[in-house]
Amino acid sequence: MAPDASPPEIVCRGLSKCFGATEVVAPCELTFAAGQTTALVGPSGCGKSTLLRLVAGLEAPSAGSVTIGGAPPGDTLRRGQLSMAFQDPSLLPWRTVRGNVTLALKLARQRKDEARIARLIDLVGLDGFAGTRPGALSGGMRQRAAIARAMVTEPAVLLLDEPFGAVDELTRQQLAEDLPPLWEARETTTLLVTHSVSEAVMLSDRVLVFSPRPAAVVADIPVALERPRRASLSSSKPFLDLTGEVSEALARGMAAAAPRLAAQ
Ligand SMILES: Nc1ncnc2c1ncn2[C@@H]1O[C@H](COP(=O)(O)OP(=O)(O)OP(=O)(O)O)[C@@H](O)[C@H]1O
Repeated sequence: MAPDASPPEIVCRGLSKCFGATEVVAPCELTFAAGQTTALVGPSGCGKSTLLRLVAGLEAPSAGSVTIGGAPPGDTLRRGQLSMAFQDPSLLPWRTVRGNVTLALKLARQRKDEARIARLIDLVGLDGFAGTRPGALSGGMRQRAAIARAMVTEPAVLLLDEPFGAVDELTRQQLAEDLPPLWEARETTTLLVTHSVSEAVMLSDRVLVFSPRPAAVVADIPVALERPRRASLSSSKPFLDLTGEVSEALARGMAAAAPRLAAQ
């Protein structure tokens, strides 16, 4: 994070979103504490990505507001302090991995830091591919390049939408160990959408479980597991208790919505 930026709190007040007649995000009051990592889980199509896009300022709310550090998201974005890595990484095809990562620094008006660029490319396991263009990378490798690009600016706010979707299980585990220490060191306020209950618990300080569309919070579960977290943690009782609690909340949300969904 840039030295002049303290970690910002994200506040959603009366926030909701409809696309035409379809309500996608039900009115919500949410606060994401500065420097915390929150995982958002919920059934497919419930509105998680829409919520993330609202926080990024990429969608306008139908009602209510989002503020980051007390200001509209666009302010943080313009200062180069908000980064995103989405499921479908939009890398520039004519630039190499290194070129794409470097461009993020340039767009955030930060000085080119070769060592930081190389370290991140290495950390996401692409050290041998820094000079490769996206077209010659696998889907999972492109996602990892997008993660490096999102993190190289050391943003105050990091929004990750299923960033490991196409990444193999072993690499996922490695990234789950290697990335959080970076965003903790920078006190980055991080929101992460994932379909994996164990990934949500492994990576976060808090898991928000959403109902089927329109997304409404079913459970707000603190994750008080010690850091750093290693893959071996996933067989411990506290970890399994937490994943059980998240899974139960997901099931509860589905069951509560079943009559409404059946009537649609
Ligand atoms: N720009 C848009 N215009 C119209 N409908 C949209 C738009 N963006 C999203 N939707 C709809 O809003 C709903 C929620 O989509 P969203 O992508 O937020 O869900 P999600 O929970 O992230 O799903 P998944 O987990 O499958 O990625 C879906 O029914 C989707 O079709």
